[in-house]
Amino acid sequence: MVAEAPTVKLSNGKEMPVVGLGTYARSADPGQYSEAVESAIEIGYRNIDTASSYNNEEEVGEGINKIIKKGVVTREQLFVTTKLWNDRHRQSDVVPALKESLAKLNLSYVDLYLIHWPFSVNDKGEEASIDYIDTWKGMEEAVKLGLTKSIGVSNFNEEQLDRVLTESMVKPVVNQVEINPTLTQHKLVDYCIRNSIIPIAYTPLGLISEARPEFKGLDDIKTDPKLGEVADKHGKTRAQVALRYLIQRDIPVIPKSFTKSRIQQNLDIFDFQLNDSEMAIVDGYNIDHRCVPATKFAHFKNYPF
Ligand SMILES: NC(=O)C1=CN([C@@H]2O[C@H](COP(=O)(O)OP(=O)(O)OC[C@H]3O[C@@H](n4cnc5c(N)ncnc54)[C@H](OP(=O)(O)O)[C@@H]3O)[C@@H](O)[C@H]2O)C=CC1
Ligand SMILES: O=C1CO[C@H](CO)[C@@H](O)[C@@H]1O
Repeated sequence: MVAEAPTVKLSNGKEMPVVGLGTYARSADPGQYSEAVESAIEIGYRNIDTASSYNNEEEVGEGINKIIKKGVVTREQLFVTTKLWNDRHRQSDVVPALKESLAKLNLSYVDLYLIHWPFSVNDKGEEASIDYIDTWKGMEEAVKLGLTKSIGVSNFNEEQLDRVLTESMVKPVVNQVEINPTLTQHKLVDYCIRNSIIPIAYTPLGLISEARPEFKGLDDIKTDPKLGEVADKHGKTRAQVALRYLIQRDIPVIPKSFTKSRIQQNLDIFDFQLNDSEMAIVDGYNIDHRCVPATKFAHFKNYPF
């Protein structure tokens, strides 16, 4: 058991724990998602991130419901996020899509529902012409129906956020985007914070993550001694330093792990502080490298990067 993460207040007054468990995996053994969710909550996590496109909502929900039944936490103590996929962007599709997610999760509401990407696709996988402002109206209906406490977006750029802010009634509380030491995203983060949108870091470990051999040959943050020295000084790992760096920039993180010791490690980041020069060392690894470039959508009009 590790101490629970502190929370941040969203612009609508709700509280969100600043560390959550990510649950995306290219493949998983049966039971692996639910076990990770159960372990995480037992360890002290109170924030779980999933998406309809991860095809794991049943298992994630199974883990959540099991641990509630065990009496470890109540539903109200948890913060659960899921996301609307690109093929359900029509305004009238949003509430039905969320109801399907809730049925799979076996929950009556989520805490946060996100538009996963700013572009929409048709059944052939081509870009559809649905404007994300129309999708957003469907998101607002989901709040009114009590199916989600808060709504936000993911992978939106500044221009796209600007439109949602100016053309909507309910404001997005978060923008979930890739941020890590090799993709520091200072400009987008500053924009979000200035506009009371919490930036959430996905793929927060970036190139540090040990399970990404495809990134070999890029600036090797896994072995560079400077980061090793910072980690050793605090008795922490490189991954913990990367997560702590994000937290000190007021950026909540959602690291994914199926490994119990790493799930534990990724929450154990609140008993040390990086000083200014250590923050600058981590920041110095920036090479604007995207682990999730979503290049297959790069020709779309609403591709954000
Ligand atoms: N909105 C969006 O478009 C996106 C959202 N996401 C969300 O963000 C979450 C996190 O991003 P993700 O892409 O998974 O990347 P992460 O940065 O969380 O890295 C995950 C990888 O790092 C490994 N790892 C975890 N902890 C450690 C550690 N302490 N030391 C070394 N390696 C570690 C994991 O391996 P192992 O499991 O074996 O421990 C896993 O392979 C996703 O799971 C998903 O929920 C991600 C991408 C896009
Ligand atoms: O959320 C997500 C999980 O990761 C995938 C691949 O890296 C992304 O495409 C997706 O947006």
